[in-house]
Order: sequence, then C-alpha cells, then structure tokens
Amino acid sequence: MIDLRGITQIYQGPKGPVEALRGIDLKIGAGEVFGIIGRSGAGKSSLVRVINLLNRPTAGEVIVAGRDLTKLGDAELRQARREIGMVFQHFNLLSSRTVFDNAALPLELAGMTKDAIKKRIDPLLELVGLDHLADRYPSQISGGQKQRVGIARALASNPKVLLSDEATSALDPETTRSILDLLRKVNNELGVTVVLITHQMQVVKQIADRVAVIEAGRIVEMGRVIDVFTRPEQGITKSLIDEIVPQELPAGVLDRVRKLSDMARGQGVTGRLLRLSYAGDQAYQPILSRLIRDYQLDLSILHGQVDEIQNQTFGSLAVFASGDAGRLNAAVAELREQGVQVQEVELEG
Ligand SMILES: Nc1ncnc2c1ncn2[C@@H]1O[C@H](COP(=O)(O)OP(=O)(O)OP(=O)(O)O)[C@@H](O)[C@H]1O
Repeated sequence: MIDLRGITQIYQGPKGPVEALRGIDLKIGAGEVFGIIGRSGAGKSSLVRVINLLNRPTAGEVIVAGRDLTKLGDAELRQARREIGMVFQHFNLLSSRTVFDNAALPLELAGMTKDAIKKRIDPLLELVGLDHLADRYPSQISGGQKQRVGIARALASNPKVLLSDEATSALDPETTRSILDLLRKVNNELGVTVVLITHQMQVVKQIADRVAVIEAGRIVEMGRVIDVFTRPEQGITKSLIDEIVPQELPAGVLDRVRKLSDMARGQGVTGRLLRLSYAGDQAYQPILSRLIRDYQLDLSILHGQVDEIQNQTFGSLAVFASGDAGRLNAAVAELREQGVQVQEVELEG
C-alpha cells in the first residue's frame, strides 16, 4: 500500500541544512497497523508527512496505492490525498464548528451535497462513538472526544490509509488506550491501513503489527512487534522497550546478586545472572523446573514480568543461576535452542 524508496529530507535551517531523513526505504502492506517510533528529533514527523506529501522529500519516491505521489500535478495530488487521512496530536479542530461540521469539513470542501454529507458522516460519528454529541462545539467535549472527531474527519473521504501523528500524546493513559482501540477497530472494520508515529513503546505494543525504529533520520531496526520486543538489537530499541519492560535491575537487587555470586564462588560453583525472555507458548514454570531438574542448578528469581502483545504471551525474567559451570553452559544452550532469549548480565563493577 505504501512504498517509500530512498527518501531524503533536507531542511534549510537557520544554521544551515538539516538532514532529517537519510535514505529511508519502507514498505507497508495493505491492512497493516504499522508503528514508527523514535525519540524527539529522530525524524518521525518528517517521515509521516512525506507519506501524504505534506512534506515533499528532497529525494526519493513516495508510492501510495500504486502511484508515485512525487510525480503528480496539483489536481491529481489533491485527489490522491483524499485516500490518505491524517490525525494530529492537537486535534486541529475548528472551534466555531460543531462536532458534525468539523467531521464534515473535507466533504464540504470537496463540494458534496448536504444530504450526501449527512449519509456519510452520521455512521462515522456512530463508529467513533460521538453520534450523541454531534451538535456540541469543541470547547464542550473532552480531549479524547476531540480526537474521535479528528478520526471521523480523517475518515470522511473514505481513505485507504490513516496517518496518525502522535495522536495520543496529549491524552491520559486510559483515554490513550480507548483511542488506540478505536484505531484498531477502524483498521479491522474498514480495512484501513494505519501508520502511527509515536515516542511511546506502549502505543506500539498495544496496537501495531510491525514497527520501525527511527534514529537520526534512519530506520535502525524493523520487524514484527513481538519479535522486536523479545529480540531488540539496537541500543535505542532496548531503551525504548526499557520504559515499559525494565531491563535494568535495581542497585539493591544487584548487590544481593553479587553476594550470591561470592557465595557460589566460595562453594566452588559458578554463578551467572541471566535475563530470559520469550514469546508464545513457553511459560516460566517449565523453563525453570527444567533448569533445576535436568541441570541441577540453583535458581533465585530476581524479577519477572508477563505481558501480552497481539494476543501472544511475552515474558521476561531475571534469575541468578548457580551450579556446575559445564551444566550451566549446557542449560543456556538448550534454552537458546528452544527459542528463549538468554542474555548474560555482567556483575562486575
Ligand atoms: N521545517 C524545518 N526546518 C528546519 N529543520 C526542521 C524542520 N522540521 C524539522 N526539522 C528538524 O529535522 C529533524 C527531525 O524533525 P522531526 O520533527 O521530523 O522529528 P520528530 O522525530 O518528529 O521529533 P518530535 O517528536 O520532537 O516532533 C530535527 O532535527 C528537527 O529540528
């Protein structure tokens, strides 16, 4: 549905050129919910605005639904843009227009008749849960409701793609969840491809099928969300995940682990601090009991968390394992063979 090829974006800033996007290649399939995540200044907004050519890239091709938007004339581009809806962090509603009239704006601008507009907007307001508030003004509704208007307006022209530019960043966690649920529903019921940019892994985790991590204008990591969560490769990805699945153990716990390690050494056995993570059907208990039973290891559980991503279980566990060095190595090898990610945490320092 979306195919970005060799996208470069250079802005002329006051202190010279700023290279916001440095050769982005990205394919997003029809019907996907795709997350683009990065820290402030990474280039997320620049990238999402390239998709509807609100930003014309300095170089590269922007192919949406089979057409290269960079090659279209003004009239054709206006037409093509109707297939790409967009929602914004600050909603961008007109305060002098009602909920209905805000949602209807793109259709009015396109010259649609009043009757046709009503036929289109009434069911959309119902879809976003605002049919009872159609006559209210933006000042009379909550932030979450404003974003629902923004979503209805973005869907008014029956687009194939919905772009979300930090749509939930101004909302509290509960409202964020309900807006993300709504975007999922839009994706499921209308088949609209959703591309959302965010700086929060929680958003990606709740809704996206795949994610691209962007840093300094480049995609540094990309994959299915469950895979990126279980096997993050880049430092930036790890630190973004760390915000919802803490990777660092508290200093007090590490102190305890060092004592356990000293004790193990005193008893002539090896001790290692391991971080295990897994996705899917494996569960903690069989993993742990196997380590104890088959490899005669002693285990201390330091930290554990189980979560769900796209209906798949995702677990992470920190354990201190001690025992015979050879058996410990064999246990780690078997865990890896079974698809458990095993990361050794250094205890020195
Ligand atoms: N119009 C502009 N003129 C000059 N530089 C710009 C312009 N827009 C963005 N930039 C610069 O391009 C880089 C990428 O900005 P962009 O807004 O795309 O990042 P972002 O990841 O969306 O960040 P944020 O989450 O803070 O909005 C930044 O260094 C920014 O300062």
